[in-house]
This record gives sequence, C-alpha cells and structure tokens, in this order.
Amino acid sequence: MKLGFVSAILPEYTLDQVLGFAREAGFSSVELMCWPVGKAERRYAGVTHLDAADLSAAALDAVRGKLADSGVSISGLGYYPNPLSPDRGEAEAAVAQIRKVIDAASALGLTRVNSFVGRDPSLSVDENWPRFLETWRPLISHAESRGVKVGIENCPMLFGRDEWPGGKNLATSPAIWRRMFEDIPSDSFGLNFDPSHFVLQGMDYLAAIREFRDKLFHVHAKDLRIDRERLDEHGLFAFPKLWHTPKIPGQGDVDWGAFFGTLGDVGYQGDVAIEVEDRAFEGSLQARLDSLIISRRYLLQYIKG
Ligand SMILES: O=C1C[C@@H](O)[C@H](O)[C@@H](O)C1=O
Repeated sequence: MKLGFVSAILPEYTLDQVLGFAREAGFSSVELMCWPVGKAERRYAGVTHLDAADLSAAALDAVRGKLADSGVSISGLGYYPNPLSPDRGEAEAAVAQIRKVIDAASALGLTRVNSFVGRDPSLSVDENWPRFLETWRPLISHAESRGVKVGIENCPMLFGRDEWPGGKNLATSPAIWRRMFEDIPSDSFGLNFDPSHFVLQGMDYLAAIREFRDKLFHVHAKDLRIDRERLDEHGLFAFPKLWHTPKIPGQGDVDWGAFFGTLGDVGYQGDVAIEVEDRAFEGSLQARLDSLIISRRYLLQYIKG
C-alpha cells in the first residue's frame, strides 16, 4: 500500500509546491484535486491542482514533466460535487467536469478518479434512483472507454441545514452499494472507501471492507470522533455537525490497527490518502503541513508507506 494525502488541504499551493512537499515529507503519492477553476462553494472544495479543462498537449506535457521530476505518484484525481443536485445547472456542470477529469486521468496514464454520486437531499433513495441511473450509466461507460476506474466515496455529505434531510451523496451504505453495483455492473465503478463515514453512521467498516474487497479502488484515511456528551445533548436525529468532530488519523474513533489488518486480509494493495479536515490543525499553513506529517508518522506503524 502506498501512503499519500488529499491535496485539498493545501489550496494555496501550486502543483509544484504540492509535489515538492510530498517528496520532502516522504509521501509516496498524492490525490490531486481537480475542481473547475473558480470559487469554492463549501469547505475543502474548489481546489484545482490540475486543471482538467486544459488538456492541450503543452499542458499535459508540463504536468507529466512535473510528476516525473517529483518522483511522487498520483493515487487518483479527485472531484467531489453533487451531480444529482436539484439545481439542474449545478448538476450538469458537475457531470461535465467529471467527464473532463476522467479524460485528464486517461491522458496522463492514470487509472483512478474519485467522486461522489450525489443526491437530491429532499428525495428518498428510491426517488433519487432513476436520475442516479440516467446520470451514472453514461459516466461509467465513458470511464470504461477511457480505461479509468471511478471510486465513489461513502461520505453522506450530511452535516448541517443545507444538506438536510438526505445528504448530498447516495453512496453511503452497503445496502445502497449492492444496489448501485447490481444496476451498473462495471469494473470501472467502485469505491473510494473512508472508514470515518462509517464511524459517523455507527456502522461496521471492517465487514464492509470484507464484502466489497473487489470494489476498493482507493482509500481515504480520515478519522472522526463522536462527541458523546454532545450526542447525549442533541441526539442522533440532530444535525451531525452538532455531535461529531473530524480528526486526523489516530485522534478519533477509527481503530486503525483493525482497519489496516482487514485491508491486508483482503489483499488491498492500492493507495491510502490521508485526508485532513481537522479544525484543530487549520489555523495556519504550517499547522496543515504538520497535520499531514503527524498523520503519516502515525499510520507508518501499520503500513510501509
Ligand atoms: O473525501 C471527502 C471529499 C470532500 O470534498 C468532503 O469535504 C468530505 O467530507 C470527504 O470526506
């Protein structure tokens, strides 16, 4: 397994700076953010370390050169919008960008793109399903034709009022994954698995790794703490942001020994990208760089990196 990080935590860095930091800090890989150039609509979004809109020969050569010089590999290209948004304009833009990111991966000889399937939060899973199929069947055919595997992250995107009540990503549970993979059976359709989202939902991430071993395309290492006193105060049906806190690996409730033990049992040999969304480390650029260094040091007890 290779250890890397999600580049969203370094929005002010250029691609060169991201790769330079990764190399100096000893990371083997990086998941590069590929949001369209522009303003972020939410935290950890809107970061562009690779502009998928410019796939000119010159731009691609420049990126290839930077990657080769750095000696750091790219675990995947990441873009996490809501392609099933009730705002049709937003959804169409998301779908168009996902296609470009798939094209960019293929042009660079990469095999992984990570994203969300999206959701209309005001509708049930069943009510979202026809649109999910209409949107994702062509996207996955496109990925197949480009030799790219799309890993869907299991984040519920359900933290506060604007995502209430269903969240902005359908792909949150084994029950939904089974249905997704049955309805769109493709070797290009799988998971970007993050155990922290299972902790949030009170679910067993080890059983899920075992069942979906063949669908594990990419892994995120983010931790999360359930704040028991706040949960006792607000209850499970309150906005989740009221009773949990995202943390760096080792500082939350994920059992990383069991997690890596189970990944090893199922033969996972892909990339693990540390994802920092821990406000305790967001006071400065240096604190964010430190958070990646500390997370890496912690996880190296389980994997070679
Ligand atoms: O991996 C993820 C993608 C992010 O854009 C999002 O903020 C998030 O919570 C997440 O887990």
